[in-house]
Amino acid sequence: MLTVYSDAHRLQHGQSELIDGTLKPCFETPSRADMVLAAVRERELGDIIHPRRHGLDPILRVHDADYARFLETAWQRWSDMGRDYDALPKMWQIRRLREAIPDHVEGQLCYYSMDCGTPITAGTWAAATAAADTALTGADRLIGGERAVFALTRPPGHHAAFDYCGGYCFLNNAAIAAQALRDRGMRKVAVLDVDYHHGNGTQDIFYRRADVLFLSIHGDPRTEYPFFLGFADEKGEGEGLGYNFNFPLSAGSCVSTWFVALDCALDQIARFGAEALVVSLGVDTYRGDPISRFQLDSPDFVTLGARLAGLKLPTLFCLEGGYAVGPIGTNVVNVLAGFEARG
Ligand SMILES: NCCCNCCCCCS
Ligand SMILES: [Zn+2]
Repeated sequence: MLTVYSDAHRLQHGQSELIDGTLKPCFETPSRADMVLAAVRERELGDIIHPRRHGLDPILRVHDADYARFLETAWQRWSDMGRDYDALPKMWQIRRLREAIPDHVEGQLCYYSMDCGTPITAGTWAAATAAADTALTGADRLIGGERAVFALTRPPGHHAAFDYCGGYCFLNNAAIAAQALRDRGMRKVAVLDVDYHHGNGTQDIFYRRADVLFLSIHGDPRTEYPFFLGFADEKGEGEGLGYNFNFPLSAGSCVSTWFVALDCALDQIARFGAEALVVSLGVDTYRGDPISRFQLDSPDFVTLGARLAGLKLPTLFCLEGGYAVGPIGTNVVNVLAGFEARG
């Protein structure tokens, strides 16, 4: 399987995130991508190519232009205030506060952020656009006839919505790629999010559309991040009604429960008649993940890959979460190798 990878991911290296009430070192680190790349090489998964630049247009097919401009300019404006440390919001535009976009960068940071775990740094825009190019290059190769491609995307993307960042995500790589597949002639595309956390961003982007089916298996938002989206009764709106499927599972759910949800999701994708599949591949479903609470063990990721191959669709994998850095390479490549072995 072909891998698309850019060293530019290293430009996103936040120092700290506010988690469980204290500032802690970021869980989303460059070493995550290093470990995955090493495993891709070690397991001889296939060729590794660098992304082609695609510019802003494909990004603006799913993201708000003002939001993109904020991401592009935030660091310069923040450092012009004499601040050399990560940019994190200090409040939110919460219920009954005015939904006006502030002029000042500090206010915009609050307006465009979902949480305070997603630091904007000097290299954030460069890293995030390189990740989008990585996913887009994967989509290009799928259109060119590749059966499956792995986009080693970092920073991740599935929590980034039309006009806000969060969950370590700035640009929604999987959504950008799904839209590119649609723009290149694929009539129906499915996005399956197997990360531990609900793909609120991807759901937000496609919620009112019937041409992109979104499905997510995740920790129940009643207790798990992102708390305010990912419930089973969210089925889409308008033309998109019936094209959004959430499978929230209680924290601590056993592996067999997880695979039952996966089989339900795969059945919906087959019914939908998808011509291509984009997988938001988070492996924070791993039993040893430091911020998540499912029970998958490394061999289960091989099973996951094989199940996905059973759909017999052109498939683009986009890396999302996974914070147990030691085993992340094994777990990610297990999915990809399991997919390939199914043939
Ligand atoms: N106590 C858990 C806090 C979670 N903070 C954000 C998690 C983002 C996951 C991205 S895949
Ligand atoms: Zn996650």
